[in-house]
Amino acid sequence: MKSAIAQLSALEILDSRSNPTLMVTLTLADGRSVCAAVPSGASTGQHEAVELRDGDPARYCGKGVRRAIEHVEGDIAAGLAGRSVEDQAAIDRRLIELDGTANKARLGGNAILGVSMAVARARALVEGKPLYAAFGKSDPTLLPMPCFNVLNGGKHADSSLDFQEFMLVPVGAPTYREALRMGAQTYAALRGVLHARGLSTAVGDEGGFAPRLQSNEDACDTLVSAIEQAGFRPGVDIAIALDPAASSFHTPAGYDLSRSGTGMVDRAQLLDLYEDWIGRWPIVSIEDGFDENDWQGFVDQTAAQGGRIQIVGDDLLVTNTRFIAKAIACKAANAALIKLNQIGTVTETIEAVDLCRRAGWRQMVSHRSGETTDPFIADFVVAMGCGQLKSGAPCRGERLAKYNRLLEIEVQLGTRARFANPFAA
Ligand SMILES: C=C(OP(=O)(O)O)C(=O)O
Ligand SMILES: [Mg+2]
Repeated sequence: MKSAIAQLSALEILDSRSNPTLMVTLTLADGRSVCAAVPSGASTGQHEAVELRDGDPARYCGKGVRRAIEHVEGDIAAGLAGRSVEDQAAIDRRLIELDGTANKARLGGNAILGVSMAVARARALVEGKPLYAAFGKSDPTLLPMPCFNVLNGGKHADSSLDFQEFMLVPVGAPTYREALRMGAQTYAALRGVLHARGLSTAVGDEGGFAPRLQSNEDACDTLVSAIEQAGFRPGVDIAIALDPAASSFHTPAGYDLSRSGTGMVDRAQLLDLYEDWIGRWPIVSIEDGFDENDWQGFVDQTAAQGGRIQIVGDDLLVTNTRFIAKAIACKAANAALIKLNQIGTVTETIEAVDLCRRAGWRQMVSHRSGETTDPFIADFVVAMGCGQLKSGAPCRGERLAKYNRLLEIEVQLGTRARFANPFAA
């Protein structure tokens, strides 16, 4: 059987933060092979699949993945030998069974995901299709709206910003290619705006600038200046999306915005702050506006603002159908961030997307702050028709690998390629 798994191996490579991660190689019975590399987050949700790390301080940053590699080459290879890559769901079920824990702690979410992604790629190879066309979904022709994180704060940069991500969303673009061009032009204009103010144009983990701005508010004003300088209309051509990643500044005493000079605020004050911001800037989406355990904050925000903007759960939902179902029931968001390594298999990620869709929720596929040059999520977002992707700034190879892969897909799709503003009324 040509589609049978003959061998699984893994290599310890470095991610974009110079931390070790794994690249899995799957060899089929006919000798052909595929690879898949696993990303890694910094502002991780408490309930994410466990990323298995060795904890040996002598290796790199003290966080090697040798044990995860041993699991790929040992238990997982033995458990999957001879199985056909054509049934992704059956393989992913087997991986979950082999692990035997609720959060993939034994074999490691990183080991399991690397294999699961490699299986998807191997299936595409066997079927002779591009990856985006090999997930069995009908009409994989929708290119995503790219959300460019051009100002980095929080755990991703040594800037003055409490909020982690300030994103440009080219809502007025007619095609994906144009959206990428608009993002790149505004990113260049932003560099000029910062430079003219004597601020640093060094970049953070996701390729966005990490300047010492006066406040979080200054960041939004600066984005608007850059949009205008690039010749675009704020809110019409390019809107703004935020990921405060509030778990990272939540303390037992409240939400600590002191890095930017705002000071401590409580849940109600933070909600008021978002309300004020929505009135002042063309904001279309706020992700993780509250701490991952502050469900009330999310419920309050969805009730107050969910009719006007997208409320995205990331740390809150961790791409897990259990948390997404709870959030749908209690109206704690109206969209989910989709990260494959939060849940750990391709099949469970697809289930998370499908659940969102059935509830009328939007889905934004996401990279991690620690990335590799594997463009898997670019194919995945098209395959699933999610319509939104965030992959950092249009800068740094590991971010561009995804944006550039989408250009290739757009060309391959030709006249069948579709592109739409997910935030249109
Ligand atoms: C991409 C993100 O960051 P990380 O990968 O560090 O979780 C995020 O919080 O949305
Ligand atoms: Mg987030």
